Amino acid sequence: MWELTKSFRFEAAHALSYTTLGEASQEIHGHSFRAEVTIRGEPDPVTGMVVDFGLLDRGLEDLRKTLDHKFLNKIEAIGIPTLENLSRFIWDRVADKGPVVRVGVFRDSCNESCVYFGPKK
Ligand SMILES: Nc1nc2c(c(=O)[nH]1)N=C([C@H](O)[C@H](O)COP(=O)(O)OP(=O)(O)OP(=O)(O)O)CN2
Ligand SMILES: [Zn+2]
Repeated sequence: MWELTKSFRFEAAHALSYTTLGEASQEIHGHSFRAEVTIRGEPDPVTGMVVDFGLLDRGLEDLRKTLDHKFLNKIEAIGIPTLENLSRFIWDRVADKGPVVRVGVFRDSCNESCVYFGPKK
């Protein structure tokens, strides 16, 4: 079994109402995010690849553009812009790119991250 991981970075703003971290977190402010998408499978005997990184790159670039330099609260499908909801949003948009097993979202400036393993079965 193999796992492939591709990551991308984006800068985005949010405002978070329900945090206990105080006013600065509740007002609009920005972060640098990194997202990691992991796919698990066996390499195709012809191509030697689980999934071509080229295909993944193209899919993730569209998603990066959807998020980069955006106000996340305005993207309705995210819901409240927590790491939990962001990782689910990304999962929903990459699940058709291959057998995705996890999506991580990292906010390194705050030493925070969240990993989503997909919907409950
Ligand atoms: N379960 C969760 N709890 C919290 C989340 C979350 O996504 N899931 N997010 C937050 C805050 O957005 C997060 O902690 C960042 O805090 P913030 O004030 O936005 O930023 P910092 O000042 O800590 O970091 P800098 O990037 O250095 O400005 C809270 N809880
Ligand atoms: Zn924040």
